[in-house]
Amino acid sequence: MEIIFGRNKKEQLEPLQAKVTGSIPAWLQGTLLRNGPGMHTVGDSKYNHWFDGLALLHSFSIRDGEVFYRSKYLQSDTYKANIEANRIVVSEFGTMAYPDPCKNIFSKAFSYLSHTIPDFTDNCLINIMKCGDDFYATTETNYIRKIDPQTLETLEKVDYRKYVAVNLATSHPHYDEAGNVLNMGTSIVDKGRTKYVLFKIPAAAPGGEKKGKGPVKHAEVFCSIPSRSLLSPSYYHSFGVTENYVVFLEQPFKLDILKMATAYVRGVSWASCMSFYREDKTYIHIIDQRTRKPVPTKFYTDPMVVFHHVNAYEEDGCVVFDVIAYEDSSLYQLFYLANLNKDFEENSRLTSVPTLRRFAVPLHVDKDAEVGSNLVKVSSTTATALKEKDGHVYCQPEALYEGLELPRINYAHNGKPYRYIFAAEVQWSPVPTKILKYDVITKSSLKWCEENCWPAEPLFVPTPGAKDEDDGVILSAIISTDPQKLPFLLILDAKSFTELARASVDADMHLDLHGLFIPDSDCNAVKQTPAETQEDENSDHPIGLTAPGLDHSENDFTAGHGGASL
Ligand SMILES: CC1=C(/C=C/C(C)=C/C=C/C(C)=C/C=O)C(C)(C)CCC1
Ligand SMILES: [Fe+2]
Repeated sequence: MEIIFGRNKKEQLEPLQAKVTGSIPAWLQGTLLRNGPGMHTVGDSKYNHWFDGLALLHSFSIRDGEVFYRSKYLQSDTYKANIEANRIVVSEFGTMAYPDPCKNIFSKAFSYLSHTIPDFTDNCLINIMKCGDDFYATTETNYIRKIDPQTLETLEKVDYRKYVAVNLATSHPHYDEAGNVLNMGTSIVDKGRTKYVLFKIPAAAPGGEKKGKGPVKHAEVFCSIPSRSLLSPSYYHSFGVTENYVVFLEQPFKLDILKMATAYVRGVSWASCMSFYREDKTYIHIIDQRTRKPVPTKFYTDPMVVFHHVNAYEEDGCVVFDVIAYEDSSLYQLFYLANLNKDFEENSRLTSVPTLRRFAVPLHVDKDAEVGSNLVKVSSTTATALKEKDGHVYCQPEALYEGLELPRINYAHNGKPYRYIFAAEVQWSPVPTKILKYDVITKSSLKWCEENCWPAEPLFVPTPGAKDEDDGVILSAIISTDPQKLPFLLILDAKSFTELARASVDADMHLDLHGLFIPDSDCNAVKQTPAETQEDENSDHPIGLTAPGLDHSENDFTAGHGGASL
């Protein structure tokens, strides 16, 4: 499996024409833009974890039935510092690195403030976010990197901390119909007030503003939720939204801030500062978007680990939400390259299968309802919510489907009742083998698979003017373990799940994580103006996290503005 996970991939800088077989629908015009790890060794040094790999952007431009492919490493400060040093000098999720003290921007943090957390990485390898007309490569730290979606060039580095009080932020934001972004992050250093922060980035800068600055600087805090524990906030990778509510799971998979503060001196990675507490509960926070406050009832469920929310909606007085849940955090364990590259079949067995679970959370808890009664009145699910003596509500999910990850939906149905989930099917190993279409109403599924083929996250693109939820195509980049077979972009008819076309490219394609499709009709986005190349002035300041008892004075966290909680 070295070929898939461990080997560094070669960039395809010049657009390469793909060989198309079948026929691409004439309406499908635009760019599929995706992100994922592509470089796992620098010089003689190796990353430990697949999520550490240096971000490799790639794109398929689809126009008039032709497809052009290109790929380019994100020119992050992390990438440049590593390449210059010819070794890994910036820490990532699973690899702690020790820079040469006087060579790069990241070293400053170490030189002066060795007891603090060093500046986090800007190796934005997980997803692509659209903000107004701008596109950003994203990860889970405080940095995002603006990119040119056509040339894949890397533009400015943006530090969320200048605008909202977050040290970590998800790479799975939500968008409303106007394109405004809603994201969530964690503030771990705000004078001991560890909190989760929901923030909005407007699609357009208010009052039409001069070019190049971008909407992120108009980000505003929408609501903050204090963490149950100041020293161990939950880790989360995504969240859910309905038309009026936000769903946030405070799960017992936690970051240990004290461990993080001492990780550098102990020579351990950030990943080792995360633990799953199997005896704890998962708290379900439902935030009312109108009051910007959490619904006061305490809702909880059994311990679980969720990376991906699928969708959420309101029905019969409940917030119904679907997630891909695990019994433990073994998924992150599996992606250590040592496990992936050697005795793959043996090492890659998940101890817990990713399962599609549906929860129903009652919005109004009747004071007179009997203790032990089920408050869920939604006929379409067997999920329950039991009222307890102390007024807390214990939610039990309905298990819908086993063995799926990287879920996508028709985003026009985000936050609303919906029917179809498109996902990668995974069984007892984290490796996707099939593409799945799951119907949450009939509970039936359709699948696509081919020998030796590893599909990426399937993305749904609607037919213009579509009426049915599944009227459109599925795009998935496929790589193969058969050296004779070229990687290809697969285009499926989303209704029947039959192949419409494939575009094969003679390039070194990587297994990616997430991305988006930019229709040519979004022409503003495609013809974006070159951005200012100037970086945020504060981009190399240390995060200022200190362990209690250590000196806070020099390195207190400061957010530019908008950091106030409600
Ligand atoms: C660098 C860094 C982090 C990176 C996390 C990453 C890179 C997670 C990737 C997750 C994926 C790809 C999940 C897929 O389901 C943390 C832990 C937030 C904390 C501090 C520094
Ligand atoms: Fe993800």
